[in-house]
Amino acid sequence: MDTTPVFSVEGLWKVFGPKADRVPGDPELTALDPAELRSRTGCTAAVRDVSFDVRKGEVFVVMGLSGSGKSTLVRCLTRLIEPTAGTIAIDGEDVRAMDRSRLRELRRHRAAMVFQHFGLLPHRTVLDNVAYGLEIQGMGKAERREKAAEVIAKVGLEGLEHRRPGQLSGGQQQRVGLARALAVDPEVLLFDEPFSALDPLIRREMQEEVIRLHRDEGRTMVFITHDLQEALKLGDRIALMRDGRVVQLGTPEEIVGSPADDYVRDFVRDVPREQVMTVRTAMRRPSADQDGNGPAVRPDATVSEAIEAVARAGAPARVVDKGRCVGVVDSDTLLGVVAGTEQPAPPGTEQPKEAV
Ligand SMILES: Nc1ncnc2c1ncn2[C@@H]1O[C@H](COP(=O)(O)OP(=O)(O)OP(=O)(O)O)[C@@H](O)[C@H]1O
Repeated sequence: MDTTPVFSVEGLWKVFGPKADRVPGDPELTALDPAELRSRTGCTAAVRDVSFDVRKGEVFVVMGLSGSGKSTLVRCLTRLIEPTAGTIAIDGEDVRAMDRSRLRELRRHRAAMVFQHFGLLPHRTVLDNVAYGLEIQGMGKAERREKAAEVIAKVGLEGLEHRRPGQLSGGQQQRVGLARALAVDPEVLLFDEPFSALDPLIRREMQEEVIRLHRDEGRTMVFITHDLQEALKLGDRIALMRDGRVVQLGTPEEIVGSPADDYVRDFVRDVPREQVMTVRTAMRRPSADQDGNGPAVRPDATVSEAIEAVARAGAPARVVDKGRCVGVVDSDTLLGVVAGTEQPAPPGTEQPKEAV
């Protein structure tokens, strides 16, 4: 995967409240926990000294409980909320130095947001809602309608072009919101808990839609959610937030397999490990006589898939990467992962995630 960052964030703070600016630079105040800071200064530090990169083509998930700072953090990326301190760059360009017109261009063309409450215009048809972003970009009517129709087909709304939002289900309205953001062909799509108001079946359908869009187009996405299952399903990497800080940033497998602290461990306790962990972290080195024996699995196969292969064959599985046997997994190792007694490979021994 290309590792050029789209967004690069360093030492970002957002403090709400009186004289918020003094907080990030004052070691005495930054050492306080959120409740103490509030009682001493009347300020809330919604984002505290956060640094990360969003890589080109990845789905970067910001996850955390309500109030942990997810929305504030993502709104700071395009300065819908003004950061208090720190740096933000998009493709190397300083976002905090942008003037109004540059910012408008950033939000309209480069980083489009899909909101939880759709934000659709009630008196406009689906087609005109989707074309709206193109209209404010100054695109002519015929051209924008053509482009909108194309995107409507892409998100599965064909035939509904002339309805108004009130005549659509929640899931369909969310697809219109998604289509409207996609129509401007942004470099990054920012999703603010887009599916949390949808019922579980529709929600799953929308998650599949995002996965499909990402697979087909490779567009960079930043996705906010408070739902761990959703984060694990969609994220290439997940930033887990608590009280304004990122407590762990890693792949779903790293977060589930090597929690950074007790908070994260508790957070992921009920996750079925065999559905997240891959055989790459569970495998052992093959011995000389093992090449050629047993069923073959890919390094990125889940432990659950490997269990099935091993059970069917009644023999350890070979982990095969580009035609070469790079490891073996047997039932003991696989059970160890399920039980949580098998330690994942230490950092640095992992191989890069394959493109799928
Ligand atoms: N305009 C504001 N003024 C003061 N405090 C604010 C403001 N906006 C957010 N906060 C506080 O900042 C903290 C982080 O809020 P934020 O909305 O970013 O969290 P969140 O993780 O997105 O929560 P949720 O999942 O409930 O949307 C909370 O304590 C919140 O009360």
